Amino acid sequence: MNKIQILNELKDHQDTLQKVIDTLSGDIEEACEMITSTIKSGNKVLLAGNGGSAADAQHIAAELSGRFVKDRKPLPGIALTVDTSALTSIANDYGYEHVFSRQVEAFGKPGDLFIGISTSGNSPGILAAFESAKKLELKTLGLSGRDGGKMNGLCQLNVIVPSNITARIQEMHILIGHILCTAVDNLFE
Ligand SMILES: O=C(CO)[C@@H](O)[C@H](O)[C@H](O)[C@H](O)COP(=O)(O)O
Ligand SMILES: [Zn+2]
Repeated sequence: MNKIQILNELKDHQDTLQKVIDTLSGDIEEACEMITSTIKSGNKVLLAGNGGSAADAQHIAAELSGRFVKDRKPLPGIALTVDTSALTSIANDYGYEHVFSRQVEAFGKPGDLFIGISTSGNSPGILAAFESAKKLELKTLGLSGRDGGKMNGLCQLNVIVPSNITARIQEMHILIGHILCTAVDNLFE
């Protein structure tokens, strides 16, 4: 990796961020409203994703139950990616596609928010989880990329990062995740 290649990566990130600034602020505002209304009504936030997006789901959940910036009360954010016994038994007995949907059905209550993170918008486990969340009257927020994939038809709001590069999309997802956490922090003194 030479310096030119490194600068190209950094520039690509910068260009993607500029596109997000130009096109996504309205959607991000709407996403902030979805998470703050969930917390205000005493409901919880469930999150899921695969690979790097699983890490994003856990990262955002931890900002809620632990803390983000403010020293405020712990908040109910749960990543559905962390219980290896649940993940392996559901995958083993029902198929990997069900690992998140079955947990949504186990834990989700009407008024909760399910956040599904998928750069392609097409990961079957995330699509199935959106279907379950919708059936159980959870609010549904997608973080995706490319053309938004099949998530377009399955969630109330699909925030589509305008890029076809998985890494760039993930970098914008965690930035958007941190904006959601700022919105939540702003609810408190
Ligand atoms: O982190 C990365 C790539 O940056 C990978 O682990 C990536 O998340 C995995 O390939 C995922 O399975 C991709 O799934 P998705 O984003 O299309 O839902
Ligand atoms: Zn990655």
